[in-house]
Amino acid sequence: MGPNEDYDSDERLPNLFTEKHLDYLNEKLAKLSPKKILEWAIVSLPGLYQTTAFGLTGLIILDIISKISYEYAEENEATPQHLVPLIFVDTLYHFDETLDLANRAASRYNAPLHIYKPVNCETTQDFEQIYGKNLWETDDSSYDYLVKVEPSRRAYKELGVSAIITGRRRSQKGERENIKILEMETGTGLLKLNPLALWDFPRVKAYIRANEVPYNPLLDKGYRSVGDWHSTKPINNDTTSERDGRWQGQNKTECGLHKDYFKMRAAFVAAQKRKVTVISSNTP
Ligand SMILES: Nc1ncnc2c1ncn2[C@@H]1O[C@H](COP(=O)(O)OS(=O)(=O)O)[C@@H](OP(=O)(O)O)[C@H]1O
Repeated sequence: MGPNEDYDSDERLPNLFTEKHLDYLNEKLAKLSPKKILEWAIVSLPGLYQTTAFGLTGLIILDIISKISYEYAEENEATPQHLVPLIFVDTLYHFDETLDLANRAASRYNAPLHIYKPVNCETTQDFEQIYGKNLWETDDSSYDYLVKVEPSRRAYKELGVSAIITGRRRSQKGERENIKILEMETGTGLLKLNPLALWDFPRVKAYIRANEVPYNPLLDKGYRSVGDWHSTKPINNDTTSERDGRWQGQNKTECGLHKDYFKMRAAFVAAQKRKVTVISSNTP
């Protein structure tokens, strides 16, 4: 049985592009500015959303889309309307600064913001009542699935998402070193657009300054990449790689959002089965 069959049929999307089409498009897209890439995506990709944790890259994309939206409104003598809605997965373990930034940025750019949380949980307490404390230490793969992967897939399904914009860049290294501007997820057909894939950190910083884009105040306190508070540390060293402050001391560089969905889901299901087996074998 192939991975496709493991995916609910109503969650599967038709493949819009073949590998050859993707290669052709990527060759073209690599020659365009992020603004041109986004303009192309807005008119060409149905069901387009921006997924963001309000990192610097995502904020630049938000700023550019806002500019495109204003230009479009002006050309059409219409009321400006932000053209790409946002999806933010609230893991319930974000820093207060990140949650505050999410609301500030969405309201400054007048962008529709869809917030998704772990299923049946409003607060950290709700989550810990069901899954216990420090799940990221006892079973980090199930933690990633529950706080990031499942909520984002629920968002895609409920909102009718068929293409997402992400803030990943090659210069963030690790598994991102070879990402393409346009990718198609195997099995689900979900399109992932990485419009700033080719930008380096100095270029990102320069854009943020020049355009007065709001950003996470933690970045002025030595943090370079901000995720959940329990797995994010400041690095205070300009020469260190951008994402070194994430999951320090662990053999891990991604939260699961950009990993193989089927593997993540299969690992989660297997972990649940193991727990049930342990509980039932301990039952007298
Ligand atoms: N919580 C949440 N909600 C929605 N989207 C998210 C989330 N976390 C990561 N992302 C998407 O992944 C991009 C890279 O994020 P990170 O570098 O922080 O890495 S990681 O995904 O957390 O491993 C990130 O880029 P930015 O938009 O720059 O934040 C998003 O496109």
